Amino acid sequence: MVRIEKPPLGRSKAAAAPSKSGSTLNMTANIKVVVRVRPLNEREMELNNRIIVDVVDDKMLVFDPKEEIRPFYYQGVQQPNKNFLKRANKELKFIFDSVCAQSASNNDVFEITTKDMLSSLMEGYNCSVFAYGATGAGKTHTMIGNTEHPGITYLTMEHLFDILNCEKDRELDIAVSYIEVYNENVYDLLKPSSTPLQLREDSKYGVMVAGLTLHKIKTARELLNMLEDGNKNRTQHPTDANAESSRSHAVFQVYVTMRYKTSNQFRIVKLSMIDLAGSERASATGCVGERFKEGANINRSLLSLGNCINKLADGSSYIPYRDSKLTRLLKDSLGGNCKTVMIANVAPSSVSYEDTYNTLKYAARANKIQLSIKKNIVDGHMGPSQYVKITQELKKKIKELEAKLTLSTVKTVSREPDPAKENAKQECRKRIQEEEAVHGALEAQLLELMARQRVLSLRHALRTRAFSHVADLAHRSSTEAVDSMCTEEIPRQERAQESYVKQSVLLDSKVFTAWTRWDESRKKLYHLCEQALAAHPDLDYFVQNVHLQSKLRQSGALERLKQKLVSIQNAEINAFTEYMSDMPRMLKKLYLTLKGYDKVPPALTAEYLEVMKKAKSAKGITWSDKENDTDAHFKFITTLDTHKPSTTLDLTVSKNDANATVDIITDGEDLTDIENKEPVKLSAKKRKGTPIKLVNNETIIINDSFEILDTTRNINSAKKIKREYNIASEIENYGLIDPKDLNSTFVLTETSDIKKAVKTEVKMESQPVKRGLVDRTNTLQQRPVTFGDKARIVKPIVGKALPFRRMPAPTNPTNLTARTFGFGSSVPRDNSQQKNVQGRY
Ligand SMILES: Nc1ncnc2c1ncn2[C@@H]1O[C@H](COP(=O)(O)OP(=O)(O)OP(=O)(O)O)[C@@H](O)[C@H]1O
Repeated sequence: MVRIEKPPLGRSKAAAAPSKSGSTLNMTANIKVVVRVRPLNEREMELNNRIIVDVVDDKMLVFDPKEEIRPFYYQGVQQPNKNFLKRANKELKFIFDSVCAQSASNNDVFEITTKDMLSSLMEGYNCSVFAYGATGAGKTHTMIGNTEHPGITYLTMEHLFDILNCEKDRELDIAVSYIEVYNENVYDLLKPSSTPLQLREDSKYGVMVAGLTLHKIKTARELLNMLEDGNKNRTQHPTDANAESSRSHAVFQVYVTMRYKTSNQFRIVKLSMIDLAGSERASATGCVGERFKEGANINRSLLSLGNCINKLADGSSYIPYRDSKLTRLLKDSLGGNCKTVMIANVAPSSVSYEDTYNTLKYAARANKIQLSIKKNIVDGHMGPSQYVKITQELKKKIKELEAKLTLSTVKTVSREPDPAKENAKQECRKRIQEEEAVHGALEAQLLELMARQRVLSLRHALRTRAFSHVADLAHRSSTEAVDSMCTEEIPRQERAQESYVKQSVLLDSKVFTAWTRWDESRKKLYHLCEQALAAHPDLDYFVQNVHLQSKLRQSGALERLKQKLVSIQNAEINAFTEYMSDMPRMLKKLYLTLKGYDKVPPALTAEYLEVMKKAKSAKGITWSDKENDTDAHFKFITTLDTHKPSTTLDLTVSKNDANATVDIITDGEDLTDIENKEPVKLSAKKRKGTPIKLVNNETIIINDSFEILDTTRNINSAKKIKREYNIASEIENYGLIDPKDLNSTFVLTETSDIKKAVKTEVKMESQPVKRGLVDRTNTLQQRPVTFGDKARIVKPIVGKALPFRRMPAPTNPTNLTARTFGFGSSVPRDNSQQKNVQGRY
């Protein structure tokens, strides 16, 4: 028996732990994961529970397989099987390095786990095998077994002794230790003591157990007795799941010292065989009190083992070995210099459903671990004769290497490059580089021009959109606004449009010229590269690099362009958001002013409420310009396609349209009433709200409280009006008018016959014609602004909250138009329509 207190000296020192020095070989290997399914025990058989593990073959198993459902007959008819209470089967397929079915013996498990491992051990690798699983899953049976069925610890050692007996070149020493980790304390099972042993970490020898005794053994039988003795000292307590439940982790370690007879080198390898405590759930074992505390400690250490496994599987650089005694002990049995086999023991009965599932998941995770392992070779002290022998061998080796070197020098000389060819290659390189420089400059110029083209196009699109918006607002608001629109904004917009066209044409021609020159130089460069590759295939990297430079330039330019476009659009969005936030407030004031005069037609109320509802719900609004997603033009401006130069000019403004104008159709129907009616006298009753003094000294109260508005009444009145007019179906026949728009604004579209009639009617009235305003229809957004369409301004009256004198009722049916329709509708401008509608009214 050898007792190790400190790192021992000389051979025995090395025997305490494998050395990290002198490593000659590194290799990576997975943790080998073997799943063993134990047979049903008597209790499980009595319960006749479902089998939840189906071993498909020696590598695959299915957890919670689909059950065969027996047909159920009622009065001779097979009934549909609908067991709603039954949980669906997981039917999870797991593939491991090996799967041992219920029928597998300990010997079978040994054959596929540690037997092969021993040859690695004898080659100088640390090895370890550990059994993991819930309590009663068969870990101890697998690792220790019994006299009838010895476990793999015994079988491995037996085989190891067989190997040792066949050894001729090496002297081998075997020493073993057997320890348990119970409640986060380490105890020597072969030298029982109530005082726990301390773990020490040594930079040279790794983790060591201070005060641990090592026992030299010569035969496997000695070992069996030792294991038996040790197991008697192991902490065991009966639990619900296992009458002899091991409540500690048992670590059996074998140190093999191999001394080479010829070289005096020696290796120390360690084989660890670990029977872990059960990974049970407390509820499954029915543990309380002290047992519960044990269980908690077991689970804690297994949890930290799981964490280490997970981190190793993830390739993490920090592995939390220090979290528990168990992981500290197993440090070099998991991620360190070690070959590892994990045996995951599972029970097949549905009673252990959760535990089996958890063990399989744990095992699957462990399968991913990559270990970097190395042989442990330590140089020992050599005698003079050995030195002489080695020196001779080394001299021989040096001579061989010198000979090889001479040979390779000769070959190198003979392979010396042909200077003429080298010069030609250099020349090729030079010409390509020169052409590349020219091409690069042309490309940069082209990309710059294209980017300017895109920016110009975007700015113009935004300007046009803003203008159409302003125009729309102007003719909704006041005569003055429309006048100012016609005298200032439209000419300005026309000038901007002209300037845009000029700039675009200029840029387009510049782009085209630049592109032609760029394309020529591209072809030239391409040709040069092809020639160079044909003559010097080894220039392929150089040529690839040339092509990459161009790609890099293009993506850089595109990136800069996108940033520019985004910044322009952001500025636009900010301005628009600010403007939009003022609108509902203003609209509310306007509406309430009208309401104060009792001049709000129900249709307007309904529309107002609808708008305010939208404004209210638009708190978290994101101002997305959906059109841009689908707008081909927008897609075009956000790309730089050097293969095909294109124009940014909006070709929808065709030559034919040059003199066309756009209709401007203003509101006026219900509001004409407002204009003509006498103001309604305000009731004496004091109303809540903000008083506003009118020009004629009248005071109206603006009820600022949105909620106080009687929405039901207003909406109902709006509905009533719709019903009364009941023109929807009539108008629908034209395929142009959306009935829901009838009480709101305009429904004309470009292709409308009605519109043509409107134009006719416009001319009849010989109203002033302005150029440049947009068609104010509900489809305003979808229609591009075109200039030059014939426009008609009908005097706008919205925005005048002052009471006007009532005008005599018009006699001409044409002039009745304004009264006939709800607020904002321009439909009745068609004479024929008017008659129809008026008849109903
Ligand atoms: N493959 C098997 N063949 C026959 N019996 C088995 C097998 N595996 C386990 N058993 C029996 O099942 C019972 C529980 O097994 P074992 O003690 O090995 O479980 P364990 O996982 O070590 O439990 P614990 O963690 O509580 O110690 C024992 O009686 C054992 O003999």
